[in-house]
Amino acid sequence: MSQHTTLEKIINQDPVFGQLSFDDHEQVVFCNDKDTGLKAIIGIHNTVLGPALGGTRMWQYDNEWAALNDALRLSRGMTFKSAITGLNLGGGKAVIIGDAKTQKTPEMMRRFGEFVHSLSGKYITAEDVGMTTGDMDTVREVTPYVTGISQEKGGAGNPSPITAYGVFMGMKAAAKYKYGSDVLEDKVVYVEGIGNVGETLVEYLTQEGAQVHIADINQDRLEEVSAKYGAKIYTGADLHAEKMDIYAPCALGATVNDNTIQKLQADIVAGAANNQLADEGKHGMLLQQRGIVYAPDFLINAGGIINVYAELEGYDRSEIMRKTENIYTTTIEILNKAQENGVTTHTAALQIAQARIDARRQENRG
Ligand SMILES: NC(=O)c1ccc[n+]([C@@H]2O[C@H](COP(=O)([O-])OP(=O)(O)OC[C@H]3O[C@@H](n4cnc5c(N)ncnc54)[C@H](O)[C@@H]3O)[C@@H](O)[C@H]2O)c1
Repeated sequence: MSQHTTLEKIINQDPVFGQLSFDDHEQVVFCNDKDTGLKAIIGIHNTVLGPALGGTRMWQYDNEWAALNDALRLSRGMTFKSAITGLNLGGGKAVIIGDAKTQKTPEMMRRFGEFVHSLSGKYITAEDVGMTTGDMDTVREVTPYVTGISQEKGGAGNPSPITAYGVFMGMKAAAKYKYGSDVLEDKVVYVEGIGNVGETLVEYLTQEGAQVHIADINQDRLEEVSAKYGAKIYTGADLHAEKMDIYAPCALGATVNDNTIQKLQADIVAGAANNQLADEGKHGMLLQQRGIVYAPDFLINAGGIINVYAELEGYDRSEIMRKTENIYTTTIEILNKAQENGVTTHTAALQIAQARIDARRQENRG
C-alpha cells in the first residue's frame, strides 16, 4: 500500500474509532498549546502488561490524518514489542506535528511533558525520530514519566546503539535461518536511513566484513557515515530494485509496500524501522510467497525499549546487552515457529505477543 493509497483510505474513515489503524486503543489524547505551537497526539494502545511506554516522534506530517495514523500504528506496535520482549510494559507512542529542526523549542518540550504528566504515568515517553536525549531531559523537568534521559541526569542514555545491536542480532539470526550460517561477511546489505540507529548498524556490519550500501535523504550524513566506515553511498534511482542479500529499512515505516515488494530481490528483510510492512497481513504474506525471510520489526528493534526499561527497573548495562543479545534466540524461535505453523513470521511473532497479553489479562481478572 503506498503512502497515498493509505491517506485516501484513512481520510474516508471515521475520525478516530473507525480509523484503519485503530485497533481497540484504550485512549487517544490530542494535545494543543497555542503559545508554544505544540500539536501532539498520544496514542495509548494497551496497558494490560504495564504502563504504555513508547517514544515521541516529531515529524512534518502531510496532514493530521497521517499524524493520527502514525500515532495509532506506532502505539499498537509498542504493545507487541514489549510483550514479545517479555517486558512488563504496555504500548503507547506520541507524535508531535512539526519540523524538529526549526519548530522544536525547550518550551514546547516542557509543555508536552506537562501533557504527559497529566496522564499520571499511564503513558511514559521516550525519544523517537526527531528527538534527542536532551529533549527528554527537558521533559524530565516537568514529569517523572519519561525515559531515555541522559546518563548525566541518571538515565540510560541514547537507546539507539542498543537498538542497532538488537537489529544486528536479529539480522544474524535471519541469516542463520536462511543460509545456515550467521556470518555476514561478504553479504550485500543495503541500509536505508543512516540516522542514530542506522549508523551503528553500519558499524557492526562493516566490522563483520559485509558489503554495505547506504541510502539517506541527508547527503551530509551519507558522506560522514561513508567516510567513517567505508560504506558505499547508493546513488541509483531505485534502491528496492537492487540485487542484494539483505535489505535493512532504518528510516521510516511502510517501505515494504505494493510498489516495492515486487521489485525486492533480497533474501532477507531486517531493519530498525517501525511498521515496515505497509499492510501487515498482505505484505507479510507476499514476502513469504517470494521466499524472502522477514525478521519482524517489533521483535528485532526492541533494544531501545530494553534500554529505557532499565531506567525503570534499575538493571545495568551488562543486563541490557544480555537481554538485547537474546533477540537472536527469539528471532530463530519465531522463524521456526512460523514455518511449523504455516503462518508468516509477522503473524507468528504477533501470536506469541498476544498470548502473553491474554494470559496476563486472565490473571488480572482472576
Ligand atoms: N532510536 C531507537 O532506539 C529506535 C528504536 C526502535 C525503532 N526505531 C525506529 O528506527 C527508525 C530509525 O530511527 P532513528 O532513531 O535512527 O531515527 P533518525 O531520525 O536518527 O534517523 C532516520 C534517518 O532516516 C533518514 N530518512 C528519512 N526518510 C528517508 C527516506 N525516504 N529515505 C532514506 N532515508 C530517509 C533520515 O534522513 C535520517 O538520517 C525509525 O523508524 C524509528 O522509529 C528507532
